[in-house]
Formats: sequence, C-alpha cells, structure tokens
Amino acid sequence: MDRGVVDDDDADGGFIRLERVEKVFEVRKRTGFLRRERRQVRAVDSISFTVARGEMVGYIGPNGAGKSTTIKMLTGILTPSGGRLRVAGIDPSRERTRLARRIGVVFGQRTTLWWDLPLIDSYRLMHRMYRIPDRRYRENLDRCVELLELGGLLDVPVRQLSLGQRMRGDIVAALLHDPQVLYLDEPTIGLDVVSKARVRDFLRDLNAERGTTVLLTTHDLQDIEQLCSRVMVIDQGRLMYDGPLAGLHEVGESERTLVVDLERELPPIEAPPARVVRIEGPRQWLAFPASDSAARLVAHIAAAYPLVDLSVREPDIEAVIATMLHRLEGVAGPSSDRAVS
Ligand SMILES: Nc1ncnc2c1ncn2[C@@H]1O[C@H](COP(=O)(O)OP(=O)(O)OP(=O)(O)O)[C@@H](O)[C@H]1O
Repeated sequence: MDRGVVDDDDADGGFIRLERVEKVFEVRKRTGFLRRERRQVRAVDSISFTVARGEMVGYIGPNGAGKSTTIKMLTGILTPSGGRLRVAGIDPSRERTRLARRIGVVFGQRTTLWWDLPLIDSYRLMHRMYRIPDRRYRENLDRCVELLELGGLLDVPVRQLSLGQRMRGDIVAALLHDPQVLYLDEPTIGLDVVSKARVRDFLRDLNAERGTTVLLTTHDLQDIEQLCSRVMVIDQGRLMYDGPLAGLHEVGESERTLVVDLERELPPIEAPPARVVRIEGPRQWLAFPASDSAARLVAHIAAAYPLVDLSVREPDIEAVIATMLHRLEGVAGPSSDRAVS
C-alpha cells in the first residue's frame, strides 16, 4: 500500500474505493518426496472500482475468482499485496478495529452467532463487544427483529434454528451497531422461496431507509435482479464487467425460460422472439432473451392461448458468466477488460 493517510469519507467520489488492488498468495506445492515448489497465486489482479454511499452492488464470478479475497481485504482480514484501498476513508488492514464499527458482514455459509446460546444472548454479547449505546441497541434490535419476524425465536439456541431463521439471525447481528457498509456473502443460499423474499425485502428497505451501502456476493441471479442496480463480474482476479444486470444478460446472451401449461395439447406457441424449446403434452417451454420483459411475453400468450398456469425460470448465473467470458476472450484475448465501464 502506498500511504497510510485517512481520507474523508467519499470526499473524492467513492465510499468504497479500490485502485489497482492486488493480492498474491505464496503457495508451496509438493513436487517430489522432499521437494516443494513455490508458486504464486494472483487471487486479485489489479482491480479498480468505486462504490458510492448507498449503492447496492452485486459482486459475482465463478468459484475461485477472487470474491472472498476481495471481501477479506475490504474488512481488513487480509492486507493487499499492492494498490490502494479505502472504505469510508479508512485503510482496512491498518485500522481494522475502527473500521469494524462501520461495517457489517454476513457469511451465508458460516455464522457469527454463538451456537449453544439463545439468539438474544449473542446479541447481548455483541452489544457489549461493539459498545453500542443502549438506546441505539434497543431500537436496532426491536426494528430488525420485527421486520425479520424473529420475535418468537430470541430464546431459542442457535443450533436449533432452521437455516433461514439462522440467516435472519445473522443479518440482525450484523446490523446491531448500525453499520454504514454491509458485505453479504451468499445471504440467501439454501433458503426457501418465502425466506428468500423476506431477506430481500428487508435488505431493500434497509438500503432505502438508512442508505446502507451493500456489496453482495451471490450465485442467485434473482438476488441481483431484485436488489442491485449494478453488478461487477470478476474472473481469475480481474474485473471483467461493471454495469447493469441487463447489460450482463446482453453480453452473456442469456435466456430465461417461460414454462407454459395450456388447457390442452396444442402446436408450438408462436410468440417471437421467444421460441419453443420443448413440448410435453399440454406443457411448453419457451426460451427468450433475459434482457426482454417477461410481462410483455406473458400478456401476449395469455391473450392468444388457453392458459392454465405459467412460471419463469431464471438463467443460471454460471452459464451467463461463462458465455460472457467466452465472448470477451473471443473479442480481445483472455486479459480483456473491455466490458468494464
Ligand atoms: N489463503 C490462501 N492461500 C493461498 N491461496 C488462496 C488463499 N485464499 C484464496 N486462495 C486462492 O485465491 C483464489 C481466489 O480465491 P477466493 O476464495 O477469493 O475465490 P472466490 O471467488 O471467493 O471463490 P468461491 O466462489 O469458490 O468462494 C483461488 O485460486 C484460491 O485457491
């Protein structure tokens, strides 16, 4: 890192700001009986971006792309090997404790709650650990518990909670100290449809009411679609795309699928640009560009065909990214960052 000064909060246009940030890991690999080879893994490779205060941004990419490494640098757990990084004007690895008061982190696959304690005891411990003023703690707790419908679960030990309940419990824990930034790593993984909707509604309200800046890592495109106006795609440590989700669908040529149940077996539905890709009795599957409106297509089919039911299936995030990367490589070689605006 070049210097250790503390800037004002987003005085120069970014609440979260990365300039050519790198993280290189040294790994030793056994290559023979007593021989080990040293190798460098460039987990994050010269990434630059800014996130404005109050933005909700998706941060996605294939496994091993460098997402967690970025988040760990943003929380101060890891120190960058190069470049410059600031969150709310703070250099995370130098002032981790000061930063901790301003950020909240939720890891979908892990919990920050005490496994054997009732939920409320974990919150009480956090109240003390973060030295949250009593009134603020009470207000935040009451509000989060009400909105996430955890009232009846506060006395239940964490290990007895369902995954969805535990996840909501973790989100409350991350918000008790009123953080300005929230990092969410797979916050809806493994949740049922109702729990996913509840978590997404809550995050949307939090962002609208408090202006909390959110960086979201997910494998669920609907998380991005419903929460983020902007998405960044990282691959092999490099930023490959930064823009709206619709643009990612375009560059990834992704398609959604409309599953239509008709009253009876009929010839293939005609609704261009959608095309029928499968028919089984009265059920037909239609693929259409993911950047197109599903509502228009549904209205057209509903007006022209005898419908019983229909549903929309989202494209798989990995498939969208794979197509996008393939196209970019085809255009300008693997190190292209052309899509980054
Ligand atoms: N502590 C470490 N030591 C050595 N290599 C590491 C370490 N942490 C991560 N890596 C390597 O850095 C690269 C990026 O890993 P990272 O965990 O950031 O990816 P990710 O995008 O979060 O992946 P996933 O979606 O699987 O969680 C991978 O090649 C990984 O093996």
